Amino acid sequence: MSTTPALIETNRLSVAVPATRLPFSSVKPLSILVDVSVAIRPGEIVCMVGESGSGKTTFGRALLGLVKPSSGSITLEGNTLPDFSSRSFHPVRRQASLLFQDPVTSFNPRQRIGAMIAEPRRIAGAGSTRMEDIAALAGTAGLSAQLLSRFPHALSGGQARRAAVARALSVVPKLIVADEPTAGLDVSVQGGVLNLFLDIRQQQRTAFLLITHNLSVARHIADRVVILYLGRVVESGPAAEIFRAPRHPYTMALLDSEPVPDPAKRRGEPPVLGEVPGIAARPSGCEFHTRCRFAQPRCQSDAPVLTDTADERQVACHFPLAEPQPSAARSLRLVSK
Ligand SMILES: Nc1ncnc2c1ncn2[C@@H]1O[C@H](COP(=O)(O)OP(=O)(O)OP(=O)(O)O)[C@@H](O)[C@H]1O
Repeated sequence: MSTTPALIETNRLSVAVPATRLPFSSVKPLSILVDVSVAIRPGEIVCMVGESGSGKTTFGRALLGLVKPSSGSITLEGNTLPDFSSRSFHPVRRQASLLFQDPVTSFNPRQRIGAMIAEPRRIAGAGSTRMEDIAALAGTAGLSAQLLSRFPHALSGGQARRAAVARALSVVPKLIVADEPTAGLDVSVQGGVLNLFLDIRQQQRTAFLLITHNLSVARHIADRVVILYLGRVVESGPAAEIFRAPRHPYTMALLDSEPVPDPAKRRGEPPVLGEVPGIAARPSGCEFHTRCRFAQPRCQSDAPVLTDTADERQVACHFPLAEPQPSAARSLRLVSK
């Protein structure tokens, strides 16, 4: 998989916003994303994972030009966008669809579901909008044709997600950016939505960038995982490897924060490492050192560089974890969001 050219990739993409000019506050721009390099190959499912505020949504929006990057570059099918003007993003928007965090708020309450699914296709001239073809499209997303005449308020949460997926598919995208696609759904419905993504990838070779704070989602579906902390990539690599043996202490802390269904299997009472510092108060050196149980004096002063490892991963840590199972390490845990 890794030798396939990327469908889309970012190279050191950064996003900064002006800081609020309150008395005593910094007037330097606030960095939301810093030098984020991510490649998504055709048909690949990449999960971007991090706590609330780590910059996941901003990355997804910057990739589609909905937030203007401040530096770096984006390359689509080998062509680097000349700049970050709205016009330069047209080719990206032709190839990619965005699934919003809360799909219902993006629906027009007065538009029937069938018309809503057909709309992007009609605007882009990307195929037939005849009712039987829209019904077939809805079927691909697991949505019954009977629901096409309904208005959005008459759909359940799971049906609304499927309608949003059908709309995203209506322009036959090569990439779907899905922001927290299972948030607010019952666990049984969540699995259905993720399996739907796997089916779509299988049938149409669609790639996915899945943005989530929920590691179980990544565990279920990801080919590769990118872990963000305060807008920087701290670890990325093949999902199976990352779940088997996290190398960055933050990745391990996230894994240890996953809910354990069987209380008997819970690993003792873990130490709490405190809240994420905000982007306005980035720690010096390694930005994770204030919460890291393995931090050494060097971590307070030297920022680690994201470095390739032998096992196709990248890790930004002066003292990456070797192999799993050191018992002290397994007790590392973060405050849940
Ligand atoms: N336009 C903006 N102006 C100022 N700060 C912003 C802006 N957009 C995002 N931020 C800040 O950037 C950080 C990253 O936000 P973002 O929504 O991308 O994170 P996230 O990881 O998706 O979080 P969540 O899971 O809560 O959605 C947050 O601290 C947020 O407050």
